[in-house]
Amino acid sequence: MLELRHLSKSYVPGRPVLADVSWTFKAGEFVAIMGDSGVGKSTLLNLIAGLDTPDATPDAKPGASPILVDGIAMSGLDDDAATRLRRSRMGFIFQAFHVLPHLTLLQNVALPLLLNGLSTTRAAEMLEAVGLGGRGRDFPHQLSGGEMQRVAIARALVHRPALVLADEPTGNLDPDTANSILELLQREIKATGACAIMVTHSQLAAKKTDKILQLSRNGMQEIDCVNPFAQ
Ligand SMILES: Nc1ncnc2c1ncn2[C@@H]1O[C@H](COP(=O)(O)OP(=O)(O)OP(=O)(O)O)[C@@H](O)[C@H]1O
Repeated sequence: MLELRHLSKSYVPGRPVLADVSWTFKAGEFVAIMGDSGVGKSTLLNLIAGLDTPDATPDAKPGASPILVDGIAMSGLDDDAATRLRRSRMGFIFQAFHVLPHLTLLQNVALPLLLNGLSTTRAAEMLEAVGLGGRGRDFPHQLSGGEMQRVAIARALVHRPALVLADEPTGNLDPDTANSILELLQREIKATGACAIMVTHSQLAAKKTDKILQLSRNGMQEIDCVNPFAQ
């Protein structure tokens, strides 16, 4: 579903944040990415989302791309094509893609459907699925942090994206709310069959996933369980 091939990223020449990261993510997998602060987790998500560009791979064959989404080479896309791919095949639960304050909850959730030229019927169903069925006409400022994340999840999944990217989706929530948000995310991901990649520092969040990957200066590797002594 998503392939990373020798992916590298440097903001300062000669000082890579990510160096030669390769991994294959499969459809239907819910994966956590953990790792020390500053190791490049958000950078990795931004690269996958096409919001930032990877370094050119030395010795790469012409047309080779370090990121393939459903077999499509991200580096071969112009801005418009990358936007279309992002809009149709990806869902985001990022701080930067926050719920829009001037739209109602229903309008917020319907947005990805409208942008993809799809019927908006599923927006109300998704709000219902995240436990906000009767709140479609409310505005975001009337919600708690946990409710806002529910809306963000509904919006991220409403158009049945193949790939869901989440950056600390429970970062600011209390443990009980975080737990219910994670269960919701887990359930909805399984229901849509998406591949979901969640960056998190939270052991609780990581334990809800199928697989935990540890990103470090040495690259990415799967770990069996979260280090109980880690922060
Ligand atoms: N736009 C940018 N320009 C320059 N340096 C950047 C930029 N974005 C990130 N960095 C640097 O890249 C490194 C990795 O940052 P990133 O945010 O990806 O780390 P992270 O693993 O997500 O950290 P955290 O867990 O603290 O959120 C950091 O040293 C950061 O300062």
